Amino acid sequence: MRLTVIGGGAWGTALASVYARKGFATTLYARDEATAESVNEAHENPRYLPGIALPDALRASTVLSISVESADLILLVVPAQTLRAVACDIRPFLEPGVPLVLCAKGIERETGLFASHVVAQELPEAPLAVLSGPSFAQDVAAGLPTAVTLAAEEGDLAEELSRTLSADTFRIYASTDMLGVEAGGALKNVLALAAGAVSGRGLGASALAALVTRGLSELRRLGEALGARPETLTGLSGLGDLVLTCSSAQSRNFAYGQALGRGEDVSGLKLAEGVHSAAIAARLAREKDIEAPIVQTVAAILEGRLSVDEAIGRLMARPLKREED
Ligand SMILES: NC(=O)c1ccc[n+]([C@@H]2O[C@H](COP(=O)([O-])OP(=O)(O)OC[C@H]3O[C@@H](n4cnc5c(N)ncnc54)[C@H](O)[C@@H]3O)[C@@H](O)[C@H]2O)c1
Ligand SMILES: O=P(O)(O)OC[C@H](O)CO
Repeated sequence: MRLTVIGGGAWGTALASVYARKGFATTLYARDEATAESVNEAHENPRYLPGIALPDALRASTVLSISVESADLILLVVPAQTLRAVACDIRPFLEPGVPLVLCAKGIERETGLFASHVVAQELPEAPLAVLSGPSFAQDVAAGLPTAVTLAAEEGDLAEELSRTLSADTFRIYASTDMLGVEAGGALKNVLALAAGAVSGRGLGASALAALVTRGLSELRRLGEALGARPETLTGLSGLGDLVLTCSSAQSRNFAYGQALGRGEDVSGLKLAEGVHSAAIAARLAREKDIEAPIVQTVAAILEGRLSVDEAIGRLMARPLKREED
């Protein structure tokens, strides 16, 4: 198996190290020379995965054409807002029938589309799958046990890729609910910003538990309205990832929310996909007439329309209602 990972950041490097360890001929395509050189010579990626020793067998390249042409299977591991551009970049080099596994967790701002729809527009012939679930790059790269979901429209492709991409400490469950897997991954990031803000503002563990629980209600309502299956939203890529991301400052979204809650400067923080997905998630909820007060509140805070304290006051003052609504 010749596998190429496009994207030399934290998640791309972690996944590439899993497959180099599994014995696949793995190429990590990184845009910058410094990352590629560091992976090839020092077997580390200090910018994105500090302190993790990468397998000697992992090779990095800055040449997109060869990285794509030589692959039997490609993982696209770049931020959601750059996915369309990357899909266009690889188009001239992609061999027919080579599956693409999409690993970003977000919604394209301009179109409101999830990753699989964005890439299908640019590469309509390519077999597509999405990979998502509770998985910190540092944990996966360190070989800690992790379980995630891989979805493809065709059940056979989902099962085949899940078998191929599972490893000793990286267990993959197959699904055919691509949209459900993508919706969970994108929405949990927005909710993790709110959870981080609750933590950063010092509102206590009870408030955090309430926020995560009501956040799950929103994730389910909005996810189902978008076409996701309920069981997917309470699976690894929905509830599972919500729990992980809302409970640890290891999450960049949670950490970003904490900084907001503490009133700290957020410029210069690491990639927090929820920041880019919040406004579009809020818009999708309005368009679908779905009640999503936490998502709407996060969007308002990020746009500077609401302070964290005002947001808390408003959420607590909403009319009382039945829990199942
Ligand atoms: N880090 C994690 O633990 C984790 C886990 C699961 C999923 N994800 C998801 O994976 C995606 C990527 O996250 P990450 O942690 O690797 O982010 P990151 O910020 O660590 O790295 C992003 C990488 O993408 C590269 N990149 C950006 N635009 C590019 C382009 N046009 N062409 C080629 N490369 C480009 C950057 O150079 C960088 O190396 C996100 O959607 C994230 O939500 C991350
Ligand atoms: O660091 P975050 O917040 O992007 O979360 C990383 C993964 O999505 C967790 O599953």
